[in-house]
Amino acid sequence: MGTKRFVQVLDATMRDGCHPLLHQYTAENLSFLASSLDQAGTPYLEVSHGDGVGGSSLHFGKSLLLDAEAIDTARASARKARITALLLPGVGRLTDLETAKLAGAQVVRVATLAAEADLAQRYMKAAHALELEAFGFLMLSSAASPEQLLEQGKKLESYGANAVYIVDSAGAMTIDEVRAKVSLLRQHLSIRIGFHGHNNLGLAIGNTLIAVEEGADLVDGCLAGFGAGAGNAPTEVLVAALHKMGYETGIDASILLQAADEMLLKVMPRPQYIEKGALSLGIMGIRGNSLFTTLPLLGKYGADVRDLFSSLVIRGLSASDIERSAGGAIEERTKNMNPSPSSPRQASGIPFH
Ligand SMILES: C[C@H](O)CC(=O)C(=O)O
Repeated sequence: MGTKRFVQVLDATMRDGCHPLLHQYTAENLSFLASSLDQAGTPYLEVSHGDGVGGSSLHFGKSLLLDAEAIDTARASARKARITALLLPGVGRLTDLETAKLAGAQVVRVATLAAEADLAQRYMKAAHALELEAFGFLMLSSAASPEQLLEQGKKLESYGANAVYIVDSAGAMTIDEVRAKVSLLRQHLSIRIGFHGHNNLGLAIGNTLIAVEEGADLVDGCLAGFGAGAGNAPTEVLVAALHKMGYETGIDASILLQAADEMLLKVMPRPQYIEKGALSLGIMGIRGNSLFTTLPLLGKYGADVRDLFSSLVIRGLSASDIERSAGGAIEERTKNMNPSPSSPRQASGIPFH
């Protein structure tokens, strides 16, 4: 048998895992998570508010710690892992990027909706000036065709991104879709390809393995699968499955398993599973951030999340309209920063449904 192919895993427990915990990690939680993940050999650890640096607000949920405190705590507990921050242009600002760097971040993932890579350009430039490794992160990639994603990936490559991630924010992508999207990007781009999968349809691990088969070499997970919507691919299971399939990660899965068990005891109030709200988001292709913030308010009025979504879809509203009405005002916030008169999404004609 030839040399094993190497795949790098980014663990996002301290960022995406913030969503079900309503962004309430303590410094003690973060020290425990960062030291366990680092000891296991995880190369990248993402730390920030669930909606990225600068996300702590009434709108997205106030976090207990400042992003800088969280990043500094994780950095102090990790010997080798590279600390990564997520930034959504308009939610996070350039000053948030500088603060993250000062606190110890070495990598930034600039997250835009899949058709709006243009918004990443100035943040990529700033990241390079700060000597940060910079990855593009195309959220709601389920709503774009392979060709549209390639167009956006080429833009990110031209901005100097070191990698482009296909991000299944809604956990809505099927196995064939992942295969087609990753393979097209792999054929035409020189930069690294990443994959971030949510588990709303129970496909996070399977889709990640297909992405790797098609050439992705940067893949995401969260301990015990915590994350927005139905959660992410569980890092400990992903690593074990990658090893069983003959890939090398440099990670000790047994340390991750121990950490996931302890996390359930010490940090998270309950295990995450695919309940009806999360499944509805996956079926309809709607991002899961609002599942823990705005949507629970519906219950107060006796409304069922599936009824709400289907009635909005029947009325012809797109996923981004629904997200906006459910609490994702990112586009509103970024509008003033975009020099072009029409939004890149309108220009690209990508339907978000
Ligand atoms: C802000 C979101 O939580 C980013 C993400 O992880 C996704 O879109 O998926």
